[in-house]
Amino acid sequence: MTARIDTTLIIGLGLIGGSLARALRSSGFSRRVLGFGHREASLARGVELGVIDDYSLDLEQALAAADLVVIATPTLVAAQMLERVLPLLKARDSMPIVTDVASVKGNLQQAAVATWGAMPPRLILGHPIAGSERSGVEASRADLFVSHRVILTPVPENDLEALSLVRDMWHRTGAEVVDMSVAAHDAVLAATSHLPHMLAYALVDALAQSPLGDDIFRFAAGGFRDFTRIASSDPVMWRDIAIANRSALLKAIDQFSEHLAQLRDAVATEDAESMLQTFSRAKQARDEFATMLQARSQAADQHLAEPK
Ligand SMILES: NC(=O)C1=CN([C@@H]2O[C@H](COP(=O)(O)OP(=O)(O)OC[C@H]3O[C@@H](n4cnc5c(N)ncnc54)[C@H](O)[C@@H]3O)[C@@H](O)[C@H]2O)C=CC1
Ligand SMILES: O=C(O)C(=O)Cc1ccc(O)cc1
Repeated sequence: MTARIDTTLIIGLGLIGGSLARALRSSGFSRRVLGFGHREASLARGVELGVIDDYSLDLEQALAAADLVVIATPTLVAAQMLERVLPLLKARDSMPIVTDVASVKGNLQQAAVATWGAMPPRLILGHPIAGSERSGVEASRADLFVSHRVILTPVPENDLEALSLVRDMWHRTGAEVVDMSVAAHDAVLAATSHLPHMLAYALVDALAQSPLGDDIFRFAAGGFRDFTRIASSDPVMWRDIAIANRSALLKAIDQFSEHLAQLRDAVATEDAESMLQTFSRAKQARDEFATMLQARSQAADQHLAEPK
């Protein structure tokens, strides 16, 4: 298959950048994939593992070779990266397409507009809703995005050719692409991803610090394991997300706290009817979600079984 693009540069070769690099190489979307980062050891490991073709520790040199740039660093670093990268690209005759994978979009849009004066036409912000509690290039996988959603947040200023290329890139990883506004993205992700991570971290931290700490972990059942898996996620990544999505996350925490307070009241007053209503509503919603997950997993198996 002929490559859709010649050289892709991945800035930040960790779980997501490494997984995208693998998928772009194995699907033949990009003829060459380069890495740029601040830790030479993980870039060299990326070459050794066959994740990237080569790497550079010089940002200007790396950008000069790139037709497509993907920023895959932690969220706050991604904003700083845009502030460094955009002025270097503005000086070029033909600007490469730039995209990202960060979990929050509002701070990146703000950084881009502040640096460029408006949204740069060839900057397409994006976010794959796929990953895990693991991090680093060693954890990267070519099939990480198969049958998962990727949200793009295009704006009217965006160049349609750039948007179409970023859409194609994600399709070639096996993902399903949906468009959303930046504000809707940050509100939805605050509720469905950022809030659950805050709850998991808070619960594990509270229990670990309680006098019963050791016993609690010794006798914890599967439910505790399922609920708290994401508390093993990278603390730096989640600190960045909490800061970058502060206002939407605060709203989600406040709404949830109100709900929890109502449940507390029901427990305190032995309001059996109210508890039953809450638990039944939640069970129905979770069962429907499980059916959706099952359909997605079947679609992923089918995609992986298809000849490439
Ligand atoms: N882990 C997950 O499940 C998901 C993460 N994301 C987002 O993707 C981005 C990357 O996350 P992961 O791949 O999980 O993290 P990671 O920790 O595995 O990778 C981050 C990479 O960025 C590099 N990096 C950090 N600071 C840098 C700097 N100043 N200059 C250059 N490189 C730097 C690190 O060396 C590392 O290679 C984050 O913005 C995260 O919010 C999005 C979807 C899922
Ligand atoms: O580990 C999990 O279940 C996740 O929730 C992964 C994840 C982390 C951050 C994102 O922005 C998107 C997905």
